[in-house]
Amino acid sequence: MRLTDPEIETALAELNAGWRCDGAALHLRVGRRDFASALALVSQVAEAAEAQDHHPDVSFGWGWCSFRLTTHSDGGLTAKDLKLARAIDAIIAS
Ligand SMILES: C[C@H](O)[C@H](O)[C@H]1CNC2=NC(N)=NC(=O)C2=N1
Repeated sequence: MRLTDPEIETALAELNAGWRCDGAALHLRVGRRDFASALALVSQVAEAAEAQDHHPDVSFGWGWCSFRLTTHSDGGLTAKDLKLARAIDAIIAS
Protein backbone atom coordinates (compact mmCIF):
# COMPACT_ATOMS: atom_id res chain seq x y z
CA MET A 1 0.00 0.00 0.00
CA ARG A 2 1.70 3.22 -1.16
CA LEU A 3 2.06 6.06 1.33
CA THR A 4 0.13 9.28 0.88
CA ASP A 5 2.00 12.57 0.45
CA PRO A 6 1.09 13.73 4.00
CA GLU A 7 2.38 10.43 5.40
CA ILE A 8 5.64 10.91 3.49
CA GLU A 9 5.99 14.50 4.73
CA THR A 10 5.45 13.36 8.32
CA ALA A 11 7.97 10.55 7.93
CA LEU A 12 10.61 12.86 6.43
CA ALA A 13 10.27 15.18 9.44
CA GLU A 14 10.87 12.24 11.79
CA LEU A 15 13.87 10.84 9.90
CA ASN A 16 17.33 12.23 10.46
CA ALA A 17 18.42 15.10 8.26
CA GLY A 18 19.56 14.18 4.82
CA TRP A 19 16.73 12.09 3.40
CA ARG A 20 15.10 13.52 0.28
CA CYS A 21 11.95 12.33 -1.49
CA ASP A 22 11.49 12.47 -5.25
CA GLY A 23 7.91 11.19 -5.02
CA ALA A 24 8.65 7.58 -5.79
CA ALA A 25 11.74 7.05 -3.64
CA LEU A 26 13.70 8.25 -0.62
CA HIS A 27 17.30 9.24 -1.25
CA LEU A 28 20.19 9.65 1.18
CA ARG A 29 23.84 10.42 0.43
CA VAL A 30 26.34 10.26 3.31
CA GLY A 31 30.06 10.95 3.50
CA ARG A 32 32.60 8.50 4.88
CA ARG A 33 36.32 8.72 5.60
CA ASP A 34 37.44 6.54 2.73
CA PHE A 35 36.45 3.62 0.51
CA ALA A 36 36.74 0.97 3.23
CA SER A 37 34.50 3.01 5.54
CA ALA A 38 31.93 3.45 2.79
CA LEU A 39 31.97 -0.29 2.11
CA ALA A 40 31.58 -1.02 5.83
CA LEU A 41 28.44 1.14 5.94
CA VAL A 42 27.06 -0.57 2.83
CA SER A 43 27.65 -3.93 4.52
CA GLN A 44 25.83 -2.86 7.69
CA VAL A 45 22.88 -1.60 5.65
CA ALA A 46 22.85 -4.79 3.62
CA GLU A 47 22.52 -6.79 6.86
CA ALA A 48 19.50 -4.72 7.91
CA ALA A 49 17.97 -5.05 4.44
CA GLU A 50 18.31 -8.81 4.50
CA ALA A 51 16.76 -8.94 7.96
CA GLN A 52 13.77 -6.92 6.69
CA ASP A 53 13.65 -8.60 3.27
CA HIS A 54 13.49 -5.08 1.86
CA HIS A 55 16.46 -3.76 -0.09
CA PRO A 56 17.83 -0.38 -1.08
CA ASP A 57 19.49 0.54 -4.33
CA VAL A 58 23.07 1.38 -3.32
CA SER A 59 25.91 3.32 -4.88
CA PHE A 60 29.21 4.05 -3.16
CA GLY A 61 32.78 5.16 -3.75
CA TRP A 62 35.78 6.61 -1.99
CA GLY A 63 34.31 8.68 0.86
CA TRP A 64 30.60 8.40 0.09
CA CYS A 65 27.49 6.13 0.03
CA SER A 66 24.11 6.74 -1.58
CA PHE A 67 20.89 4.86 -0.76
CA ARG A 68 17.64 4.89 -2.72
CA LEU A 69 14.56 3.37 -1.09
CA THR A 70 11.39 2.43 -2.93
CA THR A 71 9.08 -0.60 -2.92
CA HIS A 72 9.52 -2.10 -6.36
CA SER A 73 6.48 -4.38 -6.02
CA ASP A 74 4.21 -1.40 -5.25
CA GLY A 75 5.84 1.08 -7.60
CA GLY A 76 6.44 3.67 -4.95
CA LEU A 77 6.98 4.43 -1.26
CA THR A 78 5.48 2.17 1.40
CA ALA A 79 5.86 1.63 5.14
CA LYS A 80 8.62 -0.88 4.32
CA ASP A 81 10.74 1.96 2.99
CA LEU A 82 10.20 4.01 6.15
CA LYS A 83 11.17 1.04 8.31
CA LEU A 84 14.39 0.55 6.38
CA ALA A 85 15.15 4.28 6.41
CA ARG A 86 14.82 4.26 10.20
CA ALA A 87 17.19 1.31 10.39
CA ILE A 88 19.72 3.13 8.18
CA ASP A 89 19.40 6.24 10.36
CA ALA A 90 20.14 4.10 13.44
CA ILE A 91 23.21 2.55 11.78
CA ILE A 92 24.55 5.97 10.80
CA ALA A 93 23.91 7.33 14.31
CA SER A 94 25.63 4.36 16.01
C1 LIG B 1 10.21 -12.03 -2.44
C2 LIG B 1 10.78 -10.81 -1.73
O1 LIG B 1 10.02 -10.57 -0.56
C3 LIG B 1 10.64 -9.58 -2.61
O2 LIG B 1 11.30 -9.77 -3.85
C4 LIG B 1 11.19 -8.34 -1.92
C5 LIG B 1 12.70 -8.31 -1.79
N1 LIG B 1 13.19 -6.96 -1.49
C6 LIG B 1 12.52 -5.88 -1.96
N2 LIG B 1 13.04 -4.65 -1.85
C7 LIG B 1 12.41 -3.59 -2.37
N3 LIG B 1 12.97 -2.35 -2.25
N4 LIG B 1 11.25 -3.70 -3.00
C8 LIG B 1 10.61 -4.87 -3.16
O3 LIG B 1 9.52 -4.93 -3.75
C9 LIG B 1 11.24 -6.04 -2.59
N5 LIG B 1 10.67 -7.23 -2.65
